[in-house]
Amino acid sequence: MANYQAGKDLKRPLQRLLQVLNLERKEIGAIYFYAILAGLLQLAVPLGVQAIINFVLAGRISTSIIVLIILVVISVFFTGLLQVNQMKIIEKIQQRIFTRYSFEFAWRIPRLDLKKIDQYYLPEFVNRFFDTVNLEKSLSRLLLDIPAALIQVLFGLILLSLYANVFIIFSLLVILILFVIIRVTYARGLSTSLDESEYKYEVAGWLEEIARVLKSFQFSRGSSLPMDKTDALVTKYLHARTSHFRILLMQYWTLIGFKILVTAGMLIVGAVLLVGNEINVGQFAAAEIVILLVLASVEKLIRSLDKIYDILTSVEKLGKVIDKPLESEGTLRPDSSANGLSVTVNDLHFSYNDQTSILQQLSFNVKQGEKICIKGGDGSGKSTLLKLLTGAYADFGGSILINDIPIGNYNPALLRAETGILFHQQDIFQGTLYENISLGDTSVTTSQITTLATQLGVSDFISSLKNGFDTQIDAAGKRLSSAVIRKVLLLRALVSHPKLLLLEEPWFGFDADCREKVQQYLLQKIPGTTVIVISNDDVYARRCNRVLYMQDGRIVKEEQPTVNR
Ligand SMILES: Nc1ncnc2c1ncn2[C@@H]1O[C@H](COP(=O)(O)OP(=O)(O)OP(=O)(O)O)[C@@H](O)[C@H]1O
Repeated sequence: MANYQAGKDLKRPLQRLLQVLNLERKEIGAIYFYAILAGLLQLAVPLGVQAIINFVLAGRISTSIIVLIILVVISVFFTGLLQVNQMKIIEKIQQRIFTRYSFEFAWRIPRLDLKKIDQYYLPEFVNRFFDTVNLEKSLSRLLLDIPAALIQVLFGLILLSLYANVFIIFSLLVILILFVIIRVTYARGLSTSLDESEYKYEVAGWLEEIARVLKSFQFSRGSSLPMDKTDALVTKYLHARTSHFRILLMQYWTLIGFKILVTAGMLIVGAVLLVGNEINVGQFAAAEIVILLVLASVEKLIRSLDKIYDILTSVEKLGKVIDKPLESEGTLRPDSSANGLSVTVNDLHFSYNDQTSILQQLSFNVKQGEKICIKGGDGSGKSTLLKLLTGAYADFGGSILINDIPIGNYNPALLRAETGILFHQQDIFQGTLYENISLGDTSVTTSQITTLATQLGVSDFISSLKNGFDTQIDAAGKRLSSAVIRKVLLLRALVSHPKLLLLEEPWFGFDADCREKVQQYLLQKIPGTTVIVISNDDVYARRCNRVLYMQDGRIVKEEQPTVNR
């Protein structure tokens, strides 16, 4: 479990926040400009009151008072108008934050370096996106309250200092106390806020996990595990939250003490100055109003600390996803003139976690248009090898060449556009059947898909769907049979006629007729395409150009069956 006590961890959220604010610097500048104007206008109230009192005391009740009252009221109106303008800017900033993070996530997730994110369950990890909403809300409070409060404190203190020198000491005291409160509580407040958020995501992640494996728990007849684990996680969350709340309480108590001290101090000072005739009654009343304004602003600043913790926590959580490294990208495009792509693997080594070696000393060569079958027992490394051929993992030893060029030199998007990939772990997503097959490639037509589906013997399921290609498929294909899901995945892999096919038992779960058609398609209908299939199906293996046998991450045997397709 993360513990954010370390100093360097606490600096990072601040840097992230500054980056976010930097993107909005123009708007924030405008907010401060409005806040300064509003701050000045707000001083019109105490100054107006002072003037009115002086007029009254001098027995000069005249039209000047009416003019003054009108001026004060107008200033209140303009202050409101400025605040509305601030709100408009903040709304724009909020919309931009949501949009920016949405696109940032959507752009980054498909490009993540698979090896670096191997230990995360991504759907849970992406929950951190919800922190955009926290960020928006807290930032708006912060941008509205903090500039207004800071400017009010500043102008208020300047005005007070003009009344009497003793108020200068008061001003410095206010600034010092504010600084001390923030300095003393910041680190602890932020670290407890980060801990609280971490446990919140753990609880959410666990609830999602219960929902994901709903059937397992439902069929286990009264397993107490969902409740027990929830209890443990919620307890941790509550502890973290209580620690954070303690910091907030401490800040509020300090504030209350501070307010009592200042109120008493100022009344006494004001009264002494009044009695000593150093200020008049009007000035005394105005000074007290300013003091109240300053106190209200100081209170706002202290209360905003909570929001600052929320913001810093949000940017840190969002940053956790955004920081994840992306795949390294080359620039080359695979040769589009050739029908198939050749694959050369030399002395390939690979491990997922730098401890256990999964693939070792692998060397083989696949010519353009060759049909290869990879056989081997459970855990022998077949899928890992295929994943490496897709370019999904970059840090391997040895070399992988596609058309005699190192795989890392290709642009992954362009390479994968020429590669048809089908793994057992792939999934279908919420969208139409057409979207699930074409993956957004609009050059893929429905008649192309239908022709291919007929060739593969899998067209029945398309015609059985009431809305055909427009049928909405649920997330993870919830209401579809596993065979239909695999048919969709197979069509997706083959429909753009890629030059290299990397397939994990593509007929898995199909009936004998379909299986035969798929095998015939791969072996006979696309002669130029290079096809590498993981399968322990002997019938298929015998019909391939070559069979590679894997064991413990090595190729232990290579066979060239007598071709009988
Ligand atoms: N993401 C991963 N992180 C760590 N180890 C992994 C990961 N994926 C696979 N392995 C390990 O790598 C080894 C090879 O797995 P791989 O899936 O490549 O074998 P396989 O021959 O395809 O097996 P199967 O036919 O059972 O899928 C196994 O020991 C497996 O536990």
